Amino acid sequence: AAGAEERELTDGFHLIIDALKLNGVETIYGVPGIPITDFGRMAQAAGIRVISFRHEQNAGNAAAIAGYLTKKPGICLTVSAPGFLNGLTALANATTNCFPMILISGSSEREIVDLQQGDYEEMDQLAIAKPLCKAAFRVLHAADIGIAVARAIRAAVSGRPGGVYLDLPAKLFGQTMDAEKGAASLVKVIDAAPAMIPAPDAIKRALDVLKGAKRPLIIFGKGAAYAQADDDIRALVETSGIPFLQMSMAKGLLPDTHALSAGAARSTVLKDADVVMLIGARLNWLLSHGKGKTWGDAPKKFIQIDIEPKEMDSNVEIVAPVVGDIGSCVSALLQGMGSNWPKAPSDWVGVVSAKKDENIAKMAPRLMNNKSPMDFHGALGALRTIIKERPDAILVNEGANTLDLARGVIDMYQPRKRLDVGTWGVMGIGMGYAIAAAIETGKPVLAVEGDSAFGFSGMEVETICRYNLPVCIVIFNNNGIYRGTDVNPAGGDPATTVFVPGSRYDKMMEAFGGVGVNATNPDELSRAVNAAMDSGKPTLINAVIDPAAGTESGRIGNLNPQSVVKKK
Ligand SMILES: Cc1ncc(Cn2c(C)c(CCOP(=O)(O)OP(=O)(O)O)sc2=O)c(N)n1
Ligand SMILES: [Mg+2]
Repeated sequence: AAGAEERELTDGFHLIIDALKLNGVETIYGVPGIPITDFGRMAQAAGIRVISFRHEQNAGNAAAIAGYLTKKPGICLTVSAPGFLNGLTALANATTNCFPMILISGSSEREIVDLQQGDYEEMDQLAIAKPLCKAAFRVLHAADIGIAVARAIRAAVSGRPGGVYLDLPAKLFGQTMDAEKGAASLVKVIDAAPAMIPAPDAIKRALDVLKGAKRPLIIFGKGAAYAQADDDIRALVETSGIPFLQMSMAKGLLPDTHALSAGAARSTVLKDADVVMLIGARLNWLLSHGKGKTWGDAPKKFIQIDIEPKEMDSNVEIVAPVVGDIGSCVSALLQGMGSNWPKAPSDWVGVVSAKKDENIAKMAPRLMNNKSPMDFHGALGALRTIIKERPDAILVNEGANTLDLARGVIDMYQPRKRLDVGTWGVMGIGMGYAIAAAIETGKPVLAVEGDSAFGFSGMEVETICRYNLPVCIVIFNNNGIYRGTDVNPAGGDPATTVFVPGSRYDKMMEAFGGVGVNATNPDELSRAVNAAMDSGKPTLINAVIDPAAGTESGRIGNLNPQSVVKKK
């Protein structure tokens, strides 16, 4: 009616942006397209950094590792159906690895999907996402956006972190509502990841078991790195004097060179320890499920610290389960230990350190070889020195030999600096992780990639150049998967595991204005990496590796089924 003042309106676009900003979201990783192109533009205009990728899987991996590094959910934004599906691998991988991320996908309208009337990119995305992630929500009304974003954030970071799917049908974005009511509907999440305090009797039980140990061992998993309780974790090791193992992404929680690090004596400590305290490490395939020849015949007692009660007894009996967040559990253990806790028996510590020194000495000469073409150890020896000199660089690593050998050769000195294929051993994390590591930390990134592994996300070298990120990619080019020498006995096509001989990946980086280098020996490799680290320019180094140097599936060839049937 005349004179009625114009009520100010807001809409879905603005409410989603306001809800994300209200909850501290600073970056979105995604790929534009219907129905979220304008949303991405408006988020960028509102001051959120929107990083556009060439494939949603890489954007999702970036969001996942951003969550791991910051403890705030990484945000991945995709179009409906195919874009959503491309993001799902990263969402499932994040959930498997306990990285907090939210996959936000545009979707088609419920009424058309449910009648299967053939909408643009029609798919029941919510139903498909549910089994693959920790939680999944759909929003139909603008007034629900605030609570939906709050639920998604809390689900992603509380308890055991993981992937959350948020489904936004296209019509939601344009829905308008009264601006005041809209603002009132937004929720700023309070204490999204509440501390989970362990029960005092659980702490006492654990310490009683630990006190009786003759050959104790602590194993840190990436959950311990995620906790960001670094000082207490270091204090736990140094107060108890107990040797420790760090799973791949936990490396650097304490320096791999620490006197009590048992990394180079892994098989000895797993076999001979009598009490094993797991901290944010699951007894899954990476630890041979806590049984079998890896663990020797001597009876073992397991203490386990984990935020997920259901994790206990998953593989073997846990005599002292400690349920809670790792920070709270470790500080409670320290309090219980007091100041005169007896150090681990010196004979055991002596055995471990002697075995470690012996293994390190055995490996040393292999790291010095300067032959060309390089073998893995010669190339890794050069990179090992560079990480030692540049401990705050972030190392991204994937491949088979390139992964398994780098894990043992390249020592890490600081927490959360080694980002790799994690629990699933998934190839393709490389460029997404490298981009997010550079964006979230501003630190130089060294991505050490098998040539096959790089291929899964290699198109993102353009993304790296577009944002001018300090990423140095080293491709271990052995011409193939595991090695480059397989031959097809039937003749004709190349073998299934080889690539174009003599390929030059460095030319790809030059195509987009970055620096490309071809390195045929460790000195050239070393010089090129140092130049990249000093310049901060996007760089790709094609490290020529002897095609015969690798072994099938690196260190996990035993997982491959083999045919026993002789061919007729
Ligand atoms: C998504 C995906 N696809 C395929 C694999 C199988 N796979 C593949 C394809 C690897 C690549 C090994 O070749 P590379 O060139 O990256 O490394 P090396 O030649 O140095 O061993 S390692 C591995 O487990 C996987 N783990 N993940
Ligand atoms: Mg290879």
